[in-house]
Amino acid sequence: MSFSAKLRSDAGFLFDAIYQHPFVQDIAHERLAREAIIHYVQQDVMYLNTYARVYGLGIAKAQTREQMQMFHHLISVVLTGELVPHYNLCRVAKVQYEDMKRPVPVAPTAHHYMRHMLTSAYTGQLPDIIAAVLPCFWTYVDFGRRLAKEMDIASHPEHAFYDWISFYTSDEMLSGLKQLTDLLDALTENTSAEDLANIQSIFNDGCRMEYRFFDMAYTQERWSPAEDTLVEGATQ
Ligand SMILES: Cc1ncc(C[n+]2csc(CCO)c2C)c(N)n1
Repeated sequence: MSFSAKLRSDAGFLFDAIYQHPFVQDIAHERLAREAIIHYVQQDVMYLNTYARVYGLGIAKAQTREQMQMFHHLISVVLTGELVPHYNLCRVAKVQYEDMKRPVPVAPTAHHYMRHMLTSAYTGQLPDIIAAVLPCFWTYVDFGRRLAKEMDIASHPEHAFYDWISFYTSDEMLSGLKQLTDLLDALTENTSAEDLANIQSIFNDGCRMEYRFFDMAYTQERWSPAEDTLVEGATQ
């Protein structure tokens, strides 16, 4: 079994839990609360900024020009392509995307996840960076495919979250995911068991935080006590 296949297999229970999460199930059944959508998009705008920066660190630590080109392309998908699912969510919640970009405090889970990716990327090497960005890619492609199948989304363009689900099941997503797992497998061919365990724990922590990110939005998680005295920052 390849290293990436082992990562996916060992984290199977987390992928299943994400699919079962009420946020994802409410997307499936077109009943996701407006407050959950707004909280998700506001936090996700900041999360995606960090995600793009982590790809940037991939360029900084790349060993070849092909690897640089891969990260360069993936950055443009995050900064432009990912607007499609965000616009879909805003349409359903009847809010303007521009309003979602106004500064709000970073919620605890988003903060944790963003710091996890940045720390892994700044302190690690290319395999650590890939392990930090993979859960985001892989969990969405995974539940996207499950949703598309269960809701027979191809025959239901009128589904409220059709664009969101279709985006994460597109060929572009699948090929991006494959590029990352192929590179991870190639880079870890001669890696020690100790280093592999470390890379796996970066991946697992990211999968856990993907679950928690949905929880965060579903419960509109906030710092306690109330954060009104803290500086609001959206430049993350
Ligand atoms: C918390 C969080 N996790 C995953 C995604 C989805 N996503 C963001 S970037 C990317 C790679 C391809 O652009 C994918 C799949 C999200 N929006 N927010």
